[in-house]
Amino acid sequence: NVLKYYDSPTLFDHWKAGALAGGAQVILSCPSELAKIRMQMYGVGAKTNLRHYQGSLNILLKIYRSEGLVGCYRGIIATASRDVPAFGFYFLCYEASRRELVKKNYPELMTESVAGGIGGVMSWVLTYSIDSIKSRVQADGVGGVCKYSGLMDAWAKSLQKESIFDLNKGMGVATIRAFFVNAFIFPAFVYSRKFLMERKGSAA
Ligand SMILES: NC(=[NH2+])NCCC[C@H](N)C(=O)O
Repeated sequence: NVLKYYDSPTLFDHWKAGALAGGAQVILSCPSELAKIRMQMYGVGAKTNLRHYQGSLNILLKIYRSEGLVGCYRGIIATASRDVPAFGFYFLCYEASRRELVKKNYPELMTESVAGGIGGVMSWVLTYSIDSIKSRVQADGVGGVCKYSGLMDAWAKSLQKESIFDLNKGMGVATIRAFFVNAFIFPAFVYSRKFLMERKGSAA
């Protein structure tokens, strides 16, 4: 909808639209990322063998019961600080690549999927270290001790001990995943939209 305000949106307009969408979806991404991280940490700090495995909704419900809604939104600023730029660059890089591929007259399916893949990869490359810190904030305190007093503290303490390269550990696999996932997401979106628009057109 942001893009509707522009006759010919620039790449930066795409960044703005993406960033706004990225900010809005934090409402969902923050609690779901929290549940994911708590599931991944399942068993950390436990003194006995854990008997049963819990699903993510279960974990979230537990957090809600013990810490309330605020607890479910632990790391919301950290998540927003990742998702606003991440989705800005996601759509900017997708659009920039798409425009280049359209100029070269590549088939539509290939254009959408390669541009989507590039958007996804670039988004992660540019925000991976922010994601690492976000994960640390959301994982903090599991097993007893809290290491960080907040987002800034997590950055400061992490950068004291590690370089920015250390914060990018795991980026290789993440980008390979991102390429393929987003090479499906964008064409799926574009073709679904086309299909729905055509149906709407023929119904009218
Ligand atoms: N946190 C991000 N980098 N988000 C943008 C990429 C979102 C994309 N669907 C992916 O998971 O690859």
